[in-house]
Amino acid sequence: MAKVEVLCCGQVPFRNNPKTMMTQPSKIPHVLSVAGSDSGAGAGIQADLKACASRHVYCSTVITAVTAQNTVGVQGVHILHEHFVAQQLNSVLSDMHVDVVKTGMLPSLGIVKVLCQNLRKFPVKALVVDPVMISTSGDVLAGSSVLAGFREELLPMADIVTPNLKEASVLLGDVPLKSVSDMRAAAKLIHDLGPRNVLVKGGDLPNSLDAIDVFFNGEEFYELCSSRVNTRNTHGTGCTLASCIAAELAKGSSMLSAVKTAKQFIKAALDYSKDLVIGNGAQGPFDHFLALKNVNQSAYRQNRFNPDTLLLYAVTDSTMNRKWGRSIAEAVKAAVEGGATIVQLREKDIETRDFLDVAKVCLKICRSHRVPLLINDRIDVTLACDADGVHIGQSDMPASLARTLLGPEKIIGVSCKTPEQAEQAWVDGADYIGCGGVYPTNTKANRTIGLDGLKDVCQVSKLPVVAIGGIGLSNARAIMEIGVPNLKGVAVVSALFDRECVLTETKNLLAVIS
Ligand SMILES: Nc1ncnc2c1ncn2[C@@H]1O[C@H](COP(=O)(O)OP(=O)(O)O)[C@@H](O)[C@H]1O
Ligand SMILES: Cc1ncc(COP(=O)(O)O)c(N)n1
Ligand SMILES: [Mg+2]
Repeated sequence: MAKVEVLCCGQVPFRNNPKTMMTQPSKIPHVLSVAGSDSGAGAGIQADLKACASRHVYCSTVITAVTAQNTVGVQGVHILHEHFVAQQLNSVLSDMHVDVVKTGMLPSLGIVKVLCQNLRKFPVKALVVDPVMISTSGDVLAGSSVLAGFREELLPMADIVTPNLKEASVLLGDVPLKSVSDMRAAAKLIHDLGPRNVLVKGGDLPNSLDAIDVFFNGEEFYELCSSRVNTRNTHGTGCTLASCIAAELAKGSSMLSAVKTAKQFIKAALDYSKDLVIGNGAQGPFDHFLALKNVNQSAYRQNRFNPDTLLLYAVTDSTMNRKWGRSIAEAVKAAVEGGATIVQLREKDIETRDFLDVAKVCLKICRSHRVPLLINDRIDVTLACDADGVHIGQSDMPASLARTLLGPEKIIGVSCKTPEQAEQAWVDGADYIGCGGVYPTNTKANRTIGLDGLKDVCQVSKLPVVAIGGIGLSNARAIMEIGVPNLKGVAVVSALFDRECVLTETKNLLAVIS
């Protein structure tokens, strides 16, 4: 019997107590966003949800207004009745544990007042106020009637307030703000209104090469500076920044570090999505999930694996290519130009850094021909160069772990000799199996399974199969004709690369099997 250690609180450890294990609560940091809906989903509630999700924080929402909005501007605003905003606040705050409240568009004085009442009734760890009044497009989202509520009630409760230049100016009675020193002066004056910290955002500061925000905590000023990303996609930066600050505070960060993290996040998100085109207006939304820098990235690929690409599967071998005086990249180029439908880089005696460099070059070549590139064995190289997937053998990383590491999008192939291995590959989440060696080869000295062995595996495999081992011009046709529908193609090494002209060999082989 395993020794059971009694914890100081008198409970047995989880491992030995399935009941405790099942009922142990898991807590996730929680931000409540009180804001308006943006139908274009670049700003407002939609930006807040995306920002919190990408920071791994739960976000509940109290909607204050519904806007008809796009990248051109705001075409309409429907303000919700303050009673209904109060009802939403009560629903969330009376039931859920909220760590931080973040406010955006608060379009009426009544809404500001019910919010303040609820904050007094349900105190939270921190209050982040983004005093949304004018959108980036210049449209008014909250009129001057809310100013009194901001100044007298909400700001004194805020842990941080994050006005942009126009909002800072309005809060201070329309003082002009044209420089960083104006921003510092404004931060100090806004601090006098009662919030514990102020961040005056300089996204719209004219003639500034950098995006500079001024942070003031009542004692010290910090100029937070990042290079300005050259993009039209800045719609929703303010909402996202405030949500991100709230998310970091909910996780337990200090204020300054939450603000710094949020600023870095904005910079990265803008950088990643600077070329994104959504809508025809002047201010586009950006991507909160930092996935768009390279539009070829797997997350945005459609039809990530088409089994028909297994038809002519070229597997590289540097010894052979060296023998014929060509680089791996030259060999891959010739193979894809000759019609190879998928390529696997199988480089056993190569330094990691060199492998990565070669993989990057080959990836470019393959992408330009819309041919997937897989890496043999090396999950790390696959991830580092964002190749399309990996091919693993029975003694490499288990396919189930490879799937966990690579995520759902990457292609995973597994070498299988037997029906049991084929079944396991399917259970583990592989996309295809490589079955062989069908015939004896120079590249592997293993037991061969012959055409009958290949058939046996194909008949039970739930995954598409590519045959491998000793396949070339003389026998490829016979393999393709064994009459099992999930045999999708042949994988070849020597028949392409241990030849003088890879291009010609590939073309000839393709003609035989298609
Ligand atoms: N082009 C840009 N490059 C980098 N950071 C930016 C850019 N535009 C805005 N920011 C940053 O985004 C955040 C939001 O600022 P801002 O656009 O001024 O607020 P708002 O969206 O409320 O008008 C700030 O941290 C600002 O410095
Ligand atoms: C519903 C709603 N809330 C806030 C903003 C401000 O965002 P931005 O200043 O980036 O236009 C907006 N445009 N719409
Ligand atoms: Mg902005």
